[in-house]
Amino acid sequence: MASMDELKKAAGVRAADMIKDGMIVGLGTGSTAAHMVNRLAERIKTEGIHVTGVSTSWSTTLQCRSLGIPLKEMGEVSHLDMVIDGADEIDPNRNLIKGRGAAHLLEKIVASMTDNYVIIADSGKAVQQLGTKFAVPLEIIPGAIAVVTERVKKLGGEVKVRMGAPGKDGPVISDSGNLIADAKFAPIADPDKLARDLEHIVGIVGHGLFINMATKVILADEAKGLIEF
Ligand SMILES: O=C(CO)[C@H](O)[C@H](O)COP(=O)(O)O
Repeated sequence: MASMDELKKAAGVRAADMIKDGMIVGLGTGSTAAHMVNRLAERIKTEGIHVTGVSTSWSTTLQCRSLGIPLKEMGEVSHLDMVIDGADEIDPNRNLIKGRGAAHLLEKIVASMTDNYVIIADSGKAVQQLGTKFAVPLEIIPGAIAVVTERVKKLGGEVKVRMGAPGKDGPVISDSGNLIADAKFAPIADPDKLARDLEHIVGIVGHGLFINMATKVILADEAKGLIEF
């Protein structure tokens, strides 16, 4: 029986093998994206392809540096040939919840730069309705936490500041210096509307609903192998 990590690796390898010589590629964050980055490094070494990455987090940047993958700064580019990333929930329309790793704001900025946004995951991430298992991660300007908590409550969500990153006391702080919180809703009937409502709350600088962004999903399933849609 394949482990969860082996399934994540299968999806990551498949996506890395779609990258073509000469591309500039956005590189996501998380354990599945890390497999994709490892495979990309292997291809750069063994096939001699020239690929430049744009990282979505410090953790991916450090991985790329250790593997010798050339990087451009996010702020230097406005178009990417491809972006590959993981997700926490994926619905049948390829709408997503992202942000378990607190990187969703930078991931969304990078994802917005491409029309080739590939999501990789094990099949356990597939849901009929977003919000079934996961809360919606928020990135919040610290001084706005009280007002944001109150406004999100009016939308039906319960906000909890994310605590307890290993090796750090206190709240989780994003790579951009903001608070990370999770808003738990009942399964979300209209994710597009909720995304727009969250965007209207001053103080939320990013949320983990990715609506109409992914163009391909690659799921690795124990029984069915790789599923693409
Ligand atoms: O959104 C993310 C980080 O902010 C990750 O892509 C998402 O949490 C998936 O992670 P993993 O591949 O480790 O399950």
